Amino acid sequence: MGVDGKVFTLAEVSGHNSPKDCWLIINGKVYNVTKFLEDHPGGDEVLLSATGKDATDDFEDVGHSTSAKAMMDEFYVGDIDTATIPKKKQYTPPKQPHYNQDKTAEFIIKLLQFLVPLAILGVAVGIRLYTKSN
Ligand code: HEM
Repeated sequence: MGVDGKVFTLAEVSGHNSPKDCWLIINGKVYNVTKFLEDHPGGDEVLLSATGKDATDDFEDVGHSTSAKAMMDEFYVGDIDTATIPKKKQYTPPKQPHYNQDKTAEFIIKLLQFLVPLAILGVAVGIRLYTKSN
């Protein structure tokens, strides 16, 4: 909970996304970095592109120094209602299609491909034997 106990929703914070009014969400806290945009060593554009979402990963990925983290206090304006931030997408492995799990039909076709010519041959031989004996 912030000093003033202010808790913002993601929608509220998202509106502050311009060079004249720029808020960031980092580690559950909300920062008004409008005055810092020009001075940010990483530039204003990265900060503006980190608005409207949880920028924690973006911030951490840079590997900000402890002095950078200490600076954040002066921009702190409140906390984020974490329930309003969409959960991280969980990795779900793609479902493996069950290729030919049931091989019965395939097996019957193979069997017929073998048996039908054999049957025809059998009939032919039978007829031949029958006509010969007469
Ligand atoms: C209140 C929030 C922030 C503060 C106070 C802050 C402060 C700083 C400071 C002091 C530096 C200089 C290097 C260091 O000391 O680590 C820096 C560099 C940088 N920051 Fe931030 N930063 C903030 C948020 C962000 C965010 C959200 C991003 C990414 C979207 C970002 C991206 C960068 C980048 C790319 C650099 C340049 C690193 C380099 O060139 O070596 N910063 N920031």
